[in-house]
Amino acid sequence: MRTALTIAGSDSGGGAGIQADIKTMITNGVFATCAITALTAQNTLGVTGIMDVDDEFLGKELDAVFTDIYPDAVKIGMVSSSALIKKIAEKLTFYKAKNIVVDPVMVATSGSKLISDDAIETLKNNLFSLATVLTPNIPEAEVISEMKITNEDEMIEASKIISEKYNCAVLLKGGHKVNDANDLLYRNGSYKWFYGKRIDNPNTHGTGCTLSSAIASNLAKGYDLDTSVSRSKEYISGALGAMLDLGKGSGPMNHGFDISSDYVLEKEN
Ligand SMILES: Nc1ncnc2c1ncn2[C@@H]1O[C@H](COP(=O)(O)OP(=O)(O)OP(=O)(O)O)[C@@H](O)[C@H]1O
Ligand SMILES: Cc1ncc(COP(=O)(O)O)c(N)n1
Repeated sequence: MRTALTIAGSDSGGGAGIQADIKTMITNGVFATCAITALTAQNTLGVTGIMDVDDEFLGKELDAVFTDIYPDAVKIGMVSSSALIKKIAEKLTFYKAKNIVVDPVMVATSGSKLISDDAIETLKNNLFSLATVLTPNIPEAEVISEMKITNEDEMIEASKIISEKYNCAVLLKGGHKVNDANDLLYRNGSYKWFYGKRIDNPNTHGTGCTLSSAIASNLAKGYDLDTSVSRSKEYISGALGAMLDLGKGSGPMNHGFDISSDYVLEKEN
């Protein structure tokens, strides 16, 4: 079985972060390991507390995973401090990690800030150049490219700036603002659109975490980047389309929408 590692924060509400990543990896057919960067006290309404692990401890988590169940792909999500980002960069380089998907998480759907300002600079300087693919949404891409994005042409321009500066592929997600559910993959000077049908579901907590983990899972299984993105778009459409409605705010998706239900049904009957 292929393996994937998520390096991210825990979401007590279960919809985003490590919890979304592990559910996504299981349902995309890979074995999931994790290195937790922070605990968040969080639900569908917001984040009420964040407790970072210290960088030495994160280093131990990464050593434990890499020296035993070596990951075929790595997904990086919420990392709120410079010290943690530097530790991740050091370990990924030391262990020659491959297929690295970096989701530059900055602000939760609920509006809570998940990264400090100085850490954004460290993310850019220390981590982005290790990425196989970066997966910013529009607000994140605006911060990284230092330009405003209001239409498709500007999505292309911003992705080009980011891709050339950090020498990696960029999947710029239109989901939030400009371009419906259509995402742009920019790599080596050329681009390709991945079209998705917008699903009218207000429960989008964890969509970014889920998409990046699905891409990591598919890369771990040996698919190329284009195929991994298109398979992941299908997966997220299925999870959103299952129309789960939990919690009082923007709720989680049903990551298990496609699990063969025989076992579950047997247990229920
Ligand atoms: N309503 C929707 N219908 C279909 N696809 C969607 C919808 N909303 C988002 N997506 C898709 O989900 C994926 C994640 O995009 P999104 O822009 O929501 O990420 P994000 O902002 O990083 O997420 P998060 O808020 O969890 O950090 C993208 O492929 C996007 O096109
Ligand atoms: C631990 C953690 N990681 C990432 C997100 C972003 O996800 P979203 O923007 O959907 O809230 C989050 N809310 N919590």
